[in-house]
Amino acid sequence: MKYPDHVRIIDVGPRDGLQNEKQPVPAEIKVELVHQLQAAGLREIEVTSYVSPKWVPQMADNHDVMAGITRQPGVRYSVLTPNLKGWEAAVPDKPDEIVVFGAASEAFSQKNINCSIAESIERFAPVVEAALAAGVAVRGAMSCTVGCPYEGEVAPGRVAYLAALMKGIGVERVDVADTIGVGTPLKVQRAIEAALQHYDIDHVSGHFHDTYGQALSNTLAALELGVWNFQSSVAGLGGCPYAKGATGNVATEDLVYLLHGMGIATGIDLDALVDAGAFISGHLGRKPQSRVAVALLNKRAG
Ligand SMILES: CC(C)(COP(=O)([O-])OP(=O)([O-])OC[C@H]1O[C@@H](n2cnc3c(N)ncnc32)[C@H](O)[C@@H]1OP(=O)([O-])[O-])[C@@H](O)C(=O)NCCC(=O)NCCSC(=O)C[C@@](C)(O)CC(=O)[O-]
Repeated sequence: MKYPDHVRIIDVGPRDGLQNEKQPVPAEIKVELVHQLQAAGLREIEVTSYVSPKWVPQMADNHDVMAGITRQPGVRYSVLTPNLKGWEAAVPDKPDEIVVFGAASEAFSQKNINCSIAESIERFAPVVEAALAAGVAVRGAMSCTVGCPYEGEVAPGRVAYLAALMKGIGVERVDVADTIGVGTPLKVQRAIEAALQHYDIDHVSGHFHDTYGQALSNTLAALELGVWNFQSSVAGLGGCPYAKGATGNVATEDLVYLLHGMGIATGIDLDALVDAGAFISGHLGRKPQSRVAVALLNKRAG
């Protein structure tokens, strides 16, 4: 089996990871987390979202967080923008990339962004057009590509349908997200292959939540298809407010350990990453949800 020789990781911890935290996390803590992630070698960080503060109160400090970051050359800072209002709010904060986020399941689209899949594409189209015209990169997150908390199993054809719509409005690359972490390797491969009907391998990423402990297996399955872009969350932070019971993304520490163990380069310093995870977990008053981080922290403690 030939695996990619390097992988690009987007750490989504500051956004996906923290959006569902019940306790308010101060903007300066989020900023420090971004700083620690970039110091650890992350070159793509999903920082925040420009969504309704009534829907996701934790992201209401988007301007403060973006303004607080000391940008490092070569790092891409991305933000979620579901509609023109979100895009217009994000523009002064100069994101490098915006993310429109749709779902392969109709029910999840309604619960998450209050509109059908077709309506979501109508909302995204002017956002994508404006971003591309402004020289801002555009990614499309595709939620529930394997399973949906409301509809159950999601057929690969639904993923292909959404990917085609994303491509049609100019979205440059897409994330195949297993939002509730129900996927297993072969199902995840079918979802990725569906996205690959419309995007090439360099423009499809894997975004796996670890609810059922399958995320690393699913990562390996994606690597076997040649996928080399992944999203993960430092310390395994996370969960989606509209996917009850879903736990965090695969922990970046676990992903990096897997990849380095396979001889796949990431550019990330695992020790510094563990420090970043310990920092945010300490703030939240719990241990990192990363087996690798806990093992390495125990080893350090002797
Ligand atoms: C999308 C909307 C806004 C539509 O919500 P809506 O109610 O359909 O929108 P609306 O246009 O009718 O506006 C209603 C109110 O929201 C305001 N509003 C409207 N747009 C914005 C905006 N951009 N920023 C701030 N405020 C906004 C608007 O001004 C108005 O305020 P009011 O008059 O009631 O005071 C809403 O449904 C929403 O905010 N949903 C939250 C979605 C979200 O953030 N979900 C979590 C992220 S997705 C995810 O985690 C999955 C992912 C990406 O990680 C991948 C995976 O694992 O699956």
